[in-house]
Amino acid sequence: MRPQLTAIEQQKKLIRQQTRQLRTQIDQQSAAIAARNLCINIQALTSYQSAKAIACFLSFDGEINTAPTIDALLEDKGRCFLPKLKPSKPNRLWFMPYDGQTRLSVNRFGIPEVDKPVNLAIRVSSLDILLMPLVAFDTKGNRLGMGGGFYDATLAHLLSPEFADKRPLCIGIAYDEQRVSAIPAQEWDYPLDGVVTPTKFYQF
Ligand SMILES: Nc1nc2c(c(=O)[nH]1)N(C=O)[C@@H](CNc1ccc(C(=O)N[C@@H](CCC(=O)O)C(=O)O)cc1)CN2
Ligand SMILES: Nc1ncnc2c1ncn2[C@@H]1O[C@H](COP(=O)(O)OP(=O)(O)OP(=O)(O)O)[C@@H](O)[C@H]1O
Repeated sequence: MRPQLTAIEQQKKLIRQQTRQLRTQIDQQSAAIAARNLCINIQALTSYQSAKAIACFLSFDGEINTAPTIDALLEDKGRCFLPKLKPSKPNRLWFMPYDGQTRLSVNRFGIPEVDKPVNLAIRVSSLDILLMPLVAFDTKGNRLGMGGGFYDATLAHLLSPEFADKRPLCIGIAYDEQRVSAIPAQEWDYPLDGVVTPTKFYQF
């Protein structure tokens, strides 16, 4: 039997379907321009200048292309960190160092990830900036992801007061078209500090 979805889960599912569909309709030329402008806007963040450890992700499923941003990170900071699925815990991520040469292999979702021992992973509390994928965002700092709960589960412990001064700046990155009027928040949803798009920096 299929599990019953709550009203919030149904709303999330609908927004997810609509925005995933929307972002696949962006033509190649606009997408390339958007990806370059996104990178410029990330480099313009005040926090970017002083940040040493920045995590990003490799795009899939019509996400805005992070390749120019990752190139900039390698140029400016020498490396970045990329998510890797934790095999033992179903919805947790490791953040692995990547220097442009690091060997990658494809995970169960078809997303390339760093093919290295996970003892090289950085703690999320040691990241200065976490650039997060998202399917949709609203201007209150709510983020809707792919539905796996990976980022929420990986960041959950940072909500406890002992991590108050150790939280990375969590910045969603997206096309402008991924902004929606409101995303219903659930208690485990980790709030965004901001969203960078090709045209704007939303600060929450
Ligand atoms: N580029 C990128 N990397 C990322 C994420 C992301 O959102 N973007 N993630 C952020 O969390 C994690 C992967 N999360 C994912 C969650 C669901 C699906 C997915 O395709 N789900 C299928 C149905 C389920 C299945 O096939 O098992 C689908 O929705 O069609 C893919 C990745 C880690 N890496
Ligand atoms: N802290 C957590 N610990 C364990 N499970 C969690 C945690 N946070 C969220 N989850 C689970 O993850 C599932 C998906 O959550 P949600 O729909 O908010 O994911 P999402 O933010 O869209 O996905 P993602 O972060 O992977 O992009 C929920 O069913 C929830 O039970």
